Parts: sequence; structure tokens; C-alpha cells
Amino acid sequence: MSFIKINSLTSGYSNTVIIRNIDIEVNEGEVLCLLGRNGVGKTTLLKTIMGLLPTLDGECFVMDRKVSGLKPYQIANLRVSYAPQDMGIFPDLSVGKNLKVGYRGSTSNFEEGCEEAFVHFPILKERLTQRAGTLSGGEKKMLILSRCIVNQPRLLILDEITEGVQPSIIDKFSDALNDIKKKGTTILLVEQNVSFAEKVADFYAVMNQGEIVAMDQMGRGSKQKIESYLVI
Ligand SMILES: Nc1ncnc2c1ncn2[C@@H]1O[C@H](COP(=O)(O)OP(=O)(O)OP(=O)(O)O)[C@@H](O)[C@H]1O
Repeated sequence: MSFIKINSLTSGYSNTVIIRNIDIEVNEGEVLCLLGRNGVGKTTLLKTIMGLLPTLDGECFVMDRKVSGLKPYQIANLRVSYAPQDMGIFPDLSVGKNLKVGYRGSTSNFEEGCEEAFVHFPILKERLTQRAGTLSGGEKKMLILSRCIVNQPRLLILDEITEGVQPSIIDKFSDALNDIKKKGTTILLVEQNVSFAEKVADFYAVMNQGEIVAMDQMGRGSKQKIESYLVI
């Protein structure tokens, strides 16, 4: 069964179409990485899947349930966790409160979810009472990923989690994602970092000008193929 299925999805802002005829299928426990140059519509696609932008045409299913037309909170209630590119952390709240605010309850145990996140990002446990706004850029990214992990999602959607992050922390992210994947979570991520994508993804899709122009299994030779689409 496809865990996420997207058929001929078209979306954009007001009357401007940004992405068109997007077809994607990801099975349970698989990881698909979307790559593409700046401004090709990757974030627009993720926001449309999450119900933050209206679907102009086509449809999206998660676990056979049509999610196009649902509100973002209804989609999140299906145990879909989304880490937006602009992070959306609350700078004046502590790290602990940021984790609590993002916790959706009922589907998992908060303390258990936190411990799962702290295995990968122990520094956050030491910083529980620190204001999130005072964290470093890399720590903020750890916090946004941890806020997703706490909910023990069935589908995890990440928008450029490695952006502006130093290599040693990026390695922690790939370890965390591979661990989450082993537990059966399906992952859809947008990335600019092809080496990171190689480490975590089973499949890749390259977008250009609002369309998917290549899609294949990730493997030997994928990096060169992907990079050939990314040259300006
Ligand atoms: N709120 C908005 N209103 C109008 N146009 C927008 C809005 N947000 C983004 N766009 C436009 O939509 C296009 C796609 O943007 P999007 O953020 O989806 O691209 P992206 O591939 O995620 O880029 P990046 O890698 O730089 O984040 C761009 O031309 C952008 O200017």
C-alpha cells in the first residue's frame, strides 16, 4: 500500500500556479528526498501536502485517506509531523515548553518521545530551561526535528533540516533519520545537501520550474545525476 500518494497535484499562491502535475508515491517506511534549485517549488509542494496552501487541482492521500481539503491540524492528527524551513519555534519559550507546545497528545507518550529525541540530541536535555531564541542555529534545527520526533510520527515531512548546519550536526541528523526510518516511519524531505540525501533516502525526485523532472532509486551514481540537474 502506498503510504503517501499524490496525483497530478497543482498548487500555488493566489492566482499564480507554482507547482503542476506532481505525481508521487511513497511506501510505508520509505524515504523520498525532493531536490531542486532555489525557487522551483519544493516548499510549495510540502505546504500543499500539509494543507497550508490550497490544492488547485489533483489530490493527495495519506494512508489511503484523502487529505487535500483538510485543515493542517486534521492532517497533523493523522500523525503527520512537519518541520517547516522557517522552523516556527517560539523564541521566548524554553526548549522544554517548545517541545510541549508541539506535542499533539494521545498518539504517543510525551516523556517517551522526549527521551527518543534526547538519544540523538542530548544537548537539548541540558538546555530544557533555556530560551529557545538563544540556541545556536544548529541547536534550533535539533529542536525543530525533536519536536517532530516527540510525536512519534507515522509520516515525517522535513523542509531543509540541514540548511546552515555544520557537518558534525548533519551527521547526527542522518543517524536520527535512519533510526526513525527503522521504526517504520515514512519520510518526505526537501534537501539541497545531496550527500545528506544520499545517506538517508531510498528514492529521490528532482524538481525544476514546478515540475518533477527526474525520479529514481537512490544508489551508486545518483549523486552525479542529481547534481547534473542542479547546475545553473
Ligand atoms: N507567499 C508567496 N506568494 C507568492 N509567491 C510565493 C510565495 N512564496 C513563495 N512564492 C514563490 O513560489 C516559487 C517557489 O517557491 P518555493 O519556496 O516553493 O521554492 P523552493 O524550491 O522551496 O525554494 P528554496 O530552495 O529557495 O526554499 C518562488 O518563485 C517564490 O518566489
